[in-house]
Amino acid sequence: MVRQPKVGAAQSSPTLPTPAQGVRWTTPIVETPGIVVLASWIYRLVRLLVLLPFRFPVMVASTTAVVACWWYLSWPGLAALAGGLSVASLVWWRTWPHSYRYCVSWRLLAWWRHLVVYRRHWQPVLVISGLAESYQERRYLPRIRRVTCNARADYVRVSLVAGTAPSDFEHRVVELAHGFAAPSCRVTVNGPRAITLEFPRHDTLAEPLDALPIPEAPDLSALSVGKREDGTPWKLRLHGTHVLIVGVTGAGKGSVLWSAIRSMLPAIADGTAQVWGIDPKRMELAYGRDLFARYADTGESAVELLEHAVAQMQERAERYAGKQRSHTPTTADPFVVVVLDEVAFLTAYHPDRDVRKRSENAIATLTSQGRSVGFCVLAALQDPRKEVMNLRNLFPDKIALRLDEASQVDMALGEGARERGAEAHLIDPTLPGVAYVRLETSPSPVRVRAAFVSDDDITAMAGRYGTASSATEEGA
Ligand SMILES: Nc1ncnc2c1ncn2[C@@H]1O[C@H](COP(=O)(O)OP(=O)(O)OP(=O)(O)O)[C@@H](O)[C@H]1O
Repeated sequence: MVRQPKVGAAQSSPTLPTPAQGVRWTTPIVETPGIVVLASWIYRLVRLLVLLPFRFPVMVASTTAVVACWWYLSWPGLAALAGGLSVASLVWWRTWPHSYRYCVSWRLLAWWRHLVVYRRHWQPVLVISGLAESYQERRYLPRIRRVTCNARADYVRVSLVAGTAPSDFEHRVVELAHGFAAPSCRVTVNGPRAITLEFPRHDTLAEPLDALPIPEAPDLSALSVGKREDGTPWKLRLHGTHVLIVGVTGAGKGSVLWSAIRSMLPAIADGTAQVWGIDPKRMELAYGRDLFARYADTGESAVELLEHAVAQMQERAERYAGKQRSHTPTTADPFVVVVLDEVAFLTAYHPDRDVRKRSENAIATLTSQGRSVGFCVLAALQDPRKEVMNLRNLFPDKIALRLDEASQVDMALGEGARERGAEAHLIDPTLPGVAYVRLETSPSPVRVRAAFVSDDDITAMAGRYGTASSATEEGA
């Protein structure tokens, strides 16, 4: 008699051979005795009580003081304590506002934001943004270690789940910023499995920045051109690199160009630096024409200027060959910055094919060979597409001001920039001069704002430093 298989039982055909099975080892399940569980809970409770005064000394001291006052002096004692504390705080706040802010205000704010913003929304935000990990049906979340605040931002120190990387967070900065209702989010790596998430509480770049003071001794490797989102100065390196500034019309490309030139003025005046300007629009650089050792505003003259720069660069390289490997700016061999406004005019839009070809060759030669002999190309561009500018990879440093499309962000700043939070396509049109840059020290883009150099500032700059540069032009 054929037996019917039970419902739900594994079925096998009697005519097929049973597949070979290896031996499977599984971890035995051992039930923990109740006394062990109880002992472990008691141990944790005792450890918490012992460590509490060391971990939270202020909180434990205040609670003890409140309870002691109430116990020994009842309500009048509590009222006296509250009054005394209020007077002491008031005196401290009025006399040493800085230390009061540091010791009381920011700590209270950090405690409040830890509780109400980060701890409350941590799990949903991390799970939905894909930063929670699962292993053997258990969910693991990165842990908040500490929240601190200053006048500008909240800093959330986080321990990562083992097996994850800081880049997982760097790729989710947009989700994190929106999740915790912050204008942006920045990730800093502190060490193994330890990162800090920085959430600004308001936009520190909302106010325009006036032209910065002219430095006495400019550092050509770190010219102050504006402010970073964290309030520190934005320093732009020109010596030893080439910089491409990308942004739609009205994004503020001119403010970056002019802030860089302004920071170099003493070097231009003493002849250790020269600026050569190419201004096809005749609007941007014409204002400070006297500052330029060479100046061109037509296709033909621009190509000649570029080819002249290439010839000088090659002559310098020939002299340096076998003798020196880097350039030090001197009056004999000044640092030369070729400022190219709207570079696409020469590489894509000029009607003469010969001009386009020669310009492209000259820019490619300057950008590929000029760094070590003291030549830098500082170019501005509206449209970063390859058809318009196929030399953009020859510029090691790039600045993305407001852009038209999300796809242009990676074209301007390099692969992965948008994923790491460079939302240049979302920059508010009412904030010209705001940009994203990638600094050498970190792959995460940093939000910055260039100082605005007005027409009056440029006129004053040309009036004061213009004569010195004309003298250098004769030598060039
Ligand atoms: N850093 C800045 N801070 C405040 N306002 C700025 C800044 N930069 C530019 N602006 C304002 O935006 C206007 C347009 O700036 P700018 O001409 O530099 O843009 P652009 O990108 O060079 O445009 P285009 O490509 O058309 O020349 C300026 O006239 C000025 O009013």
